[in-house]
Amino acid sequence: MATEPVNVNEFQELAKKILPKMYYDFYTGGAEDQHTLKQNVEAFQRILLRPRVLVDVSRIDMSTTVLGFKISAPIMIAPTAMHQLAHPEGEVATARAADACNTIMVLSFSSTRTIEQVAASCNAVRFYQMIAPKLKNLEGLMPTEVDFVSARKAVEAGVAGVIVSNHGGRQLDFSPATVSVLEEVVHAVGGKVPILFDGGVRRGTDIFKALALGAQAVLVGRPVVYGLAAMGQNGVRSVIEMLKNELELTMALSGCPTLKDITRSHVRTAHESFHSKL
Ligand SMILES: Cc1cc2nc3c(=O)[nH]c(=O)nc-3n(C[C@H](O)[C@H](O)[C@H](O)COP(=O)(O)O)c2cc1C
Repeated sequence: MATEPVNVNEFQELAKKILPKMYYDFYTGGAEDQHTLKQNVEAFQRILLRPRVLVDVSRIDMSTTVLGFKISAPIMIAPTAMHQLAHPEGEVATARAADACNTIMVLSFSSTRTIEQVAASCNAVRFYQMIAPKLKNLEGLMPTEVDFVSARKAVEAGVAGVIVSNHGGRQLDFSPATVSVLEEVVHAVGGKVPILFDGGVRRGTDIFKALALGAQAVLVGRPVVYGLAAMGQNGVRSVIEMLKNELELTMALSGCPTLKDITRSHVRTAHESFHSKL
């Protein structure tokens, strides 16, 4: 690997070299046999892209609005605990990098207060304050246990939005990979609230696939922590910028100048590939 990482996975290699093993294992690991953890990444690799030609892609617009908050690309930062183990500036550095990239860091409740104290004007806090009045329960943005029944319940309970998530494979091992159930959640929610997605996003193509299956934006967990561990605020910024650049390229090569142009027909799932061979 060159000294400067050129993709998100190379930040993981750097973080592995820098962090004490115990901390690295804490961030990287998943529940039990880590089946779900691995599947979150591998399920993306089974989805193929179907590019379109003869489309003017000289200008690519990746901007979107999530729950009233305008961001430059559909890439947000997931709540992952204890950033100070990765870097002395911890979550504050992450929040500042989010601001610099014009995106949102979604706060876990434990980190809300820390960030409010030190970086009160950052997007993370503004986003939290913006969605807080909409909340009927404390989760607000409810991580659904990758299941459409839970998603329906969450919407009935009045959540502001749903995050299709299995907590990065850290809770129930052998729960399905998030991207493999995204579409069923999208159908169950039926457009009533925005759907966000996380789990295994490591490439711009992954983001494109999640959007094609109905997510409004994705959240990125571990890669941000690896960026933070490797290079502090600049590392987080690089991780987000790399994903943005990769998404931009994917959109251009797929014939999608805006996010609205990314449709279900731009992807072929493993299931569809199997049926096409019958
Ligand atoms: C070290 C670590 C700590 C986490 N802590 C929280 C948390 O406090 N609250 C929460 O909602 N999710 C938490 N998560 C889950 C993330 O928000 C997110 O769902 C997951 O990291 C996304 O998968 P990815 O790491 O493959 O991007 C944590 C994840 C990791 C890796």
